[in-house]
Amino acid sequence: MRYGGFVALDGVELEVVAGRVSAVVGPNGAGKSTLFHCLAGTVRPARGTVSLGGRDITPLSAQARTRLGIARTFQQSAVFPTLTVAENVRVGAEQGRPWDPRAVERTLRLLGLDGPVRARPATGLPTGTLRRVELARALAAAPRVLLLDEPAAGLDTAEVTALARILKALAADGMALLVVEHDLDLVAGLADIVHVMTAGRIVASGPPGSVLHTPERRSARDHHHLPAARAGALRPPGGPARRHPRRTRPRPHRAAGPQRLRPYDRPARARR
Ligand SMILES: Nc1ncnc2c1ncn2[C@@H]1O[C@H](COP(=O)(O)OP(=O)(O)OP(=O)(O)O)[C@@H](O)[C@H]1O
Repeated sequence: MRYGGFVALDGVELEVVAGRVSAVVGPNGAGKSTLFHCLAGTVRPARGTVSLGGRDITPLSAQARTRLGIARTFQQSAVFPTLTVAENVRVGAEQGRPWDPRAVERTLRLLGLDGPVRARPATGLPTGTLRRVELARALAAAPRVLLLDEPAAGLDTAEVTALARILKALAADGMALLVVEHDLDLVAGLADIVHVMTAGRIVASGPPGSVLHTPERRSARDHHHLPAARAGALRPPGGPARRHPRRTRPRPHRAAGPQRLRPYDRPARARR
């Protein structure tokens, strides 16, 4: 993928597997968002292929890809500010495949947005609630593949924990998730496979327990422009206390099952 003469992605190859959480980490400017744009269809790579379930979807528009089951959230919240929470989620459902009238209620419930907040306009809602609205809008489209660009940005520890639980449940239910995230605590506890990107290339891939201890990871840390608390997530075991416990070993593959998909545990602060 090039922007003019600048090569933003070079020889990137990865597979996003159903029932698994894949993560992409790397320093600012590594090309993570550009990769998302290529997968979602908002930019067209100069060369290469994006395929979904074996079908080449490279020529398809972003809208066509959404209908085929690819949904995404954005780094900067992209909800419609004047629409209510429920209306925002309805927009997502209408873009999905195929239109399911129950999807709105189901998704509002899943994300803990089925209380009075559903009738409030999105504008002015706290960041944590907006993030849930955005996730609900993506999920209402009943995606097979969910691309999440920094889903934990602006969330507090309790909200990150609740988010991690729901993302794991979605994967256990058979969805393919790809997460770009700077919070390496979250990545370590959530991802089945981590890809480390630097300067437009994937330089390491593997389970978090191995990849997040490589020299590339240290390099990613050194180049991250992270607040100190988040950069602390990269300290080796035995370092100062973390915000929440980190998983250091690869997890076994989880059995899929819809019973794992329980509604969002709303942190007290987010129950508005
Ligand atoms: N529209 C654009 N035109 C020109 N260059 C761009 C454009 N978008 C991104 N770039 C450049 O492409 C490179 C990759 O950017 P990208 O936003 O994909 O990185 P990133 O890994 O997502 O960074 P961040 O973590 O800061 O979001 C950067 O050098 C960036 O300056």
